[in-house]
Amino acid sequence: EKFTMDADWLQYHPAPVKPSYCPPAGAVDAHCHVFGPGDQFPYAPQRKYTPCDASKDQLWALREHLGFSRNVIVQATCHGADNRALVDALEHSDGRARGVATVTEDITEEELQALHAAGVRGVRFNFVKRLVDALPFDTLGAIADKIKPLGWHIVIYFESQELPELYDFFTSLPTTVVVDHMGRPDVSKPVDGEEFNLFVKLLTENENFWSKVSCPERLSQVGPHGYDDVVPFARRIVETFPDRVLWGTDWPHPNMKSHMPDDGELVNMIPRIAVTEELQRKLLVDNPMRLYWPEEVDCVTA
Ligand SMILES: O=C(O)/C=C(\C=C(/O)C(=O)O)C(=O)O
Repeated sequence: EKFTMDADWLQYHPAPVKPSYCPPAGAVDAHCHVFGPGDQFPYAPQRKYTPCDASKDQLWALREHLGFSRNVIVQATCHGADNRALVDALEHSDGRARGVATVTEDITEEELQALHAAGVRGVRFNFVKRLVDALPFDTLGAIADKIKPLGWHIVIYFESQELPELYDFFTSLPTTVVVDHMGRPDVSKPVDGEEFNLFVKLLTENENFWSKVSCPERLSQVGPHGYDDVVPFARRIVETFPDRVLWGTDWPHPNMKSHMPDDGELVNMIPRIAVTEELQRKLLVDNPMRLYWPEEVDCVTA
């Protein structure tokens, strides 16, 4: 089947700058995607967008260009619960990539074991209405119970205005839970205001909750240079929860409409949100290694 990307689709940056910031050895891009190729890994019929193809080889090349060592590839909604493109990338990563899949309630033990063997270590629950029709809480709860014995975690993607109604379901989840993009705060509101304080409360009161401090380009309201309005929000999360934060490029940046970020410039933002070498090492190496490659972490230094 031939797929044509949406007419208003913005392609990933063709030539990101070489970052001036040099990530620490072993740095992990903990949120990125592979798309298609559509003629080999068809996009899901129920998808709400059709992206450009974005291959594992391009992702590996970007990783090297940015000075990173490993990737965590997250299943995107355009592929639904068909994880074949993700698994293909994991199986061709020389162990340098782990995955977060999307599964349905009827997934079998055998299918879960195969995903685990490929390098999957979590599932994603998406509540962003423009992306998916979210599954009922009891269905998601059943999936959580199925994946917990594997030691997997749950990645959740939601918009900040939905947090009050989702809060109790989130805190009922029995695994480590990783929030995509800080729960998409409205950065025009105060960084110590009611809305973001609710998100900070979620992580403060629930030690099993982590957050990615990624995607300033999705949150900023001051345009594509510097994303200064996002920095205080990311700094607050990094400095309050230094052992429970992750960072990612979000390449190839699906559904960006206002502009396409330069991945090298996103990397150059890291020292502005993690302002010491220790915080950068936790954000980029220690935390993602503990979550995705625990078998490689020296338990003495954990
Ligand atoms: O890539 C992201 O994390 C953000 C987006 C898309 C998805 O996560 C997805 O389709 O699974 C978005 O905000 O459109």
